[in-house]
Amino acid sequence: ERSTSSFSYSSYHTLEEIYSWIDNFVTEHSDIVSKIQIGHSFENRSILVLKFSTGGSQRRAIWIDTGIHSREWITHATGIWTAKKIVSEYGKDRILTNILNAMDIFMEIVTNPDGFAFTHSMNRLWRKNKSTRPGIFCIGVDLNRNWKSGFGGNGSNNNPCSETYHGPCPQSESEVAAIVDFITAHGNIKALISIHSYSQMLMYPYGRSLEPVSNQKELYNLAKDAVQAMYGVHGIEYIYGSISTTLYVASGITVDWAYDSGIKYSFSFELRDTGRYGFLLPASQIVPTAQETWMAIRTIMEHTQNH
Ligand SMILES: NS(=O)(=O)N[C@@H](Cc1ccccc1)C(=O)O
Ligand SMILES: [Zn+2]
Repeated sequence: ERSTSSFSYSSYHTLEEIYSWIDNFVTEHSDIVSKIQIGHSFENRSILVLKFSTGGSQRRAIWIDTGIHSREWITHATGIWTAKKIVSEYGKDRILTNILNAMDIFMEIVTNPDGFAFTHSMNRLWRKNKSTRPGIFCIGVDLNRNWKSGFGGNGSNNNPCSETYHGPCPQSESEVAAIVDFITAHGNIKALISIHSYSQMLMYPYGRSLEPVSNQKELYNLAKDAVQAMYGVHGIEYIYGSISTTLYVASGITVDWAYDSGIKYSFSFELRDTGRYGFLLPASQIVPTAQETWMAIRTIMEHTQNH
């Protein structure tokens, strides 16, 4: 009996359940999916990436990460649903089939495994990783402030007790270094999508400054198309624009590093909702959120493939 068929895609799951699902998912779809360990967390958990590939070698690729902030449970759940959607739609949906016949997709579902485990065991609203250092009496670094681009700038905090503590230096955290090393070694990642919650936004660089990126017009129009595709599913409105102008200034963030590393299609989502439930989004909204997000992800992947 295919054990992912007994897995509920409309429920939240523990770290162990997700890692077990990953193994079953790879086994059941071994023709198109494989599992890569790109490193380990501070507490020595494996950092796992799903690779979707229909052949070739070192093809142009898309990177998707969810769960970099551990309390944003809707993002892991959306990642899992999206992984299943990709294998279900290959050979059926023309746009997705064309994407996968030309490009690879890498998806890291539990980007902050230590923090995620902690949200299940001790503190549902934990955000950072769980790293500790001698003489520092607060735990964790904000993994969305630890990247080299703009490190330590406005919208990040030098205080280890802050929720936006950037860490002692860029890529000090193994969870961030693992991604930097993987993407740098791969050398052919053309789009990066880093998924957060909540606020219902689709954003692109820069976070560190109000200065527009060189292809701002292109990213604006792509974000507009993606948001319109989202609206078409359940009528939910997302706003869009650059991070610094749409949300707030934030430095040392994933998408600024990706963009400065040459990944010209770098986006960050803030998924549902707008604050009624916030990080405690009911499980009944997992599938509807994932369905609308898929339309945006597919739009971004299609554009990347054709440019
Ligand atoms: N998800 S959130 O509530 O932490 N908000 C995010 C907003 C954000 C998302 C993507 C890039 C820069 C900033 C944050 O890191 O502050
Ligand atoms: Zn977040």
